[in-house]
Amino acid sequence: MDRSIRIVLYVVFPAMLYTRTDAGFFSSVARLEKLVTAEREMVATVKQHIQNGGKVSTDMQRYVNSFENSFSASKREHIAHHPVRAYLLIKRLSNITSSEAQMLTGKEVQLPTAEDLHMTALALIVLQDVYNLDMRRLALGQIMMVSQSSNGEEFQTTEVCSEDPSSTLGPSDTYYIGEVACKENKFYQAVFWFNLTLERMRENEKTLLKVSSEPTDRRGLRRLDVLLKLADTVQKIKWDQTVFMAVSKLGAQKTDANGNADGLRHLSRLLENAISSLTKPIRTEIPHVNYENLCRLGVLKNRAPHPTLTCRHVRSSPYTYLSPVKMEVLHEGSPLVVLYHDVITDKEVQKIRDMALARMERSPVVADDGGNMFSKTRVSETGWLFDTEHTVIAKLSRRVEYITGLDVNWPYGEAFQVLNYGLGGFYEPHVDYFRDEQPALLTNGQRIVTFLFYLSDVEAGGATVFTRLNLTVPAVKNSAVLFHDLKRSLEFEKDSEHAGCPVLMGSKWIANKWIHAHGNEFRWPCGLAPEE
Ligand SMILES: O=C(O)CCC(=O)C(=O)O
Ligand SMILES: [Fe+2]
Repeated sequence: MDRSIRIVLYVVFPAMLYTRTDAGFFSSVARLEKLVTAEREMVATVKQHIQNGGKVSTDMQRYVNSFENSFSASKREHIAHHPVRAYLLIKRLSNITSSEAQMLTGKEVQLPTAEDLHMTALALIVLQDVYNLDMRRLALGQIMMVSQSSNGEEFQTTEVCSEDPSSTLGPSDTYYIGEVACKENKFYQAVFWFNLTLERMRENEKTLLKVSSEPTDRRGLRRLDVLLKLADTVQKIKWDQTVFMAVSKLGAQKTDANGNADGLRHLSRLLENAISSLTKPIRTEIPHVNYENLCRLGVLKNRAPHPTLTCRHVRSSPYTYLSPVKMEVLHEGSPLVVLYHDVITDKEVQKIRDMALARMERSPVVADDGGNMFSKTRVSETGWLFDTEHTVIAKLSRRVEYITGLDVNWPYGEAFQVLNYGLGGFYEPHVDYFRDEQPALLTNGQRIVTFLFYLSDVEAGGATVFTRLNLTVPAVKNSAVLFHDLKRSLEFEKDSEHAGCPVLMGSKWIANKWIHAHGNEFRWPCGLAPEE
């Protein structure tokens, strides 16, 4: 290769990789909120264009109609905060081309991609699964959590969001979601989404063999295809010879529009039996099943006070003496976990969110070699804010310093890591300290303390849970949780394992401040025993 071309490639290629942020509409609700506004403006412009006698493609016409039919004006505000409405928004917009939208509006229009649609469908799968949502209700736009009562027998239902007839999932949606579940190797969940598809098809047939309720549905789904897909997925979980025979027989008649009616009925019955005997697989990639139970508690919000609950005012410095901070001890001892109330103002929150929003990128996780990578175990976007950028940020760092008594100046404290989660966004159980495999990150010593501010309430879900301590901390705006990542001996505080639960409804904002061991040797002295 020519030397100059090689040099250009060396320079341009890493730059292309470096600027890749992997941010999409799916990874931040704040980004989705902007899309809702952009959509409203775009539809208004296109309608004006049509009224003025202008021409649009049939896709665009269909899109504008589906927008009109989809939402009553009052509901539009909350599109980005509701998983089904957000899915429908992304689906609607992914059916039109950005070049036409751009031509009609005269503006650069960034539209959702196939990845956005895939990830929003995945969010629905995860939310249904983690929160045990009633699937039929979910397909009708209602969010209803089913939980087992303490005696383990009765079922209780908790309505999180009432039915919304304008936000229903049709058979083509539930089928697509099932396909996404298969691609993500979530075969157990896929079975139930395909089964729901068959139910939705039967309902549609009953209502009248009708004008489709889904203007954008052009997939022409056949019952036979859905049944075969369902059978294939069931077989992936548990092989069944009779299902195999029935499928082979039907497969031979696949070209016949409706297949053989008797064969279809026979296969349906076999599948019903097979499905009723399936048991939910234990997720091996999640270390503690406890995570999901604790997340559900976060939605119920009827959290009984902790048996050892103590509250006091922090007066650790002249600042906190003059302006005491309300502190609730959530876990005494090892590791210490405390909650501070009203520790940041609405005005500060707004400033921090605005500053972070302008620079947000998809949040990475730390790979085993210490590098950054994107993972489906963390769906959010991040913006880092330094003390030198604004007095609000510097003031907040000082507050953390006064409350903790630790030096949080860079590099002993990291910049604020501000996060906005995507719909259904979460951070699976993890620890914040660097593990033995990540020595590259230890240049400024280990992280010893995490100070996490809640910059928003969350309508449902999104609690922080401590999986080994059985502790659920719901996200409450203006509060903050502090926990120790390391013991004073600098041993790992393994029980600090925690997670950010999936956001069921709403937009979750947090800001993390991590405080390091270097620079704090005298303020965080060793104890007398390793377990201290
Ligand atoms: O979102 C949360 O509640 C937890 C976030 C977290 O653990 C982290 O960012 O390290
Ligand atoms: Fe964390």
